Amino acid sequence: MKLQFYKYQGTGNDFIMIDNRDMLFSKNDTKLVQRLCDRKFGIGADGLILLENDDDTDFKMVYYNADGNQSTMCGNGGRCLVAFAKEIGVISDRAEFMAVDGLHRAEFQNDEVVLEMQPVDLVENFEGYSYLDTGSPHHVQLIDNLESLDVKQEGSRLRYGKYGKAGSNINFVKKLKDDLFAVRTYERGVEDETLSCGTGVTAVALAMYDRGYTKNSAVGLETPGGRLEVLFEANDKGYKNIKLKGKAEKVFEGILEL
Ligand SMILES: N[C@@H](CCC[C@H](N)C(=O)O)C(=O)O
Repeated sequence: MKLQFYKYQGTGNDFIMIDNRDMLFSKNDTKLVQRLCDRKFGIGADGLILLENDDDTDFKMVYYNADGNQSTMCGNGGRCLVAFAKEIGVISDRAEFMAVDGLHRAEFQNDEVVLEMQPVDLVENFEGYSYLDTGSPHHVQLIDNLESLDVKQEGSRLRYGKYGKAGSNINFVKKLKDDLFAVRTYERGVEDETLSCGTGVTAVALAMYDRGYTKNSAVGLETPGGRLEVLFEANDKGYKNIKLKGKAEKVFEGILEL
């Protein structure tokens, strides 16, 4: 069987995109997704995303982590999928799509994709860290030695020690300016540091605001893969109109013989 694939990246978080509107992809084949995402034996990616038909919106997003399992929302993946949908002619300048956490809207602004995230009602603040769900679960922790930190080692310790099997993504943060934070993320399902995480930086922006480390509702996030911006409205019920903004680019496309 021949499989047409596309490779995208959003601030270095990279994804294999497959147009599955014909529903021919073996969706329960964990080993196949693992192999495609493998950086030595496959195409190589942090995750794989299927674009499928949806009755009520422009398309449906089905997300897999590099470990081959379907998972919760991926913010950078969502932005890349919108760029992919435009590339293959499913949308033009804006999109409305269904993901595992519900409806998302997106639009292009110059060379960036702005993705609306689900509202967040609860930020749990503990001594030294916060925990919240921005479509995916996130631990957010300020740290002094961000540059030298072994994110894989410390992230996997917290991911398994504190949050058990289902786990959480782990974000380490350093304040750079009032409206700018540096972030490094350990992603569950990749089980390593990735160059950026969209739901992760969203969680960081909200947690930093919630804890009083910024008064801005437009926050810049510097990741190892580049700059993202998170915009939101805060009210007594939590956070709404949350937007994740950044570049999403096609890297290459090809055909695999399976
Ligand atoms: N890279 C993502 C997050 C993907 C999901 C995550 N690994 C999980 O399983 O929770 C993003 O950009 O949000």
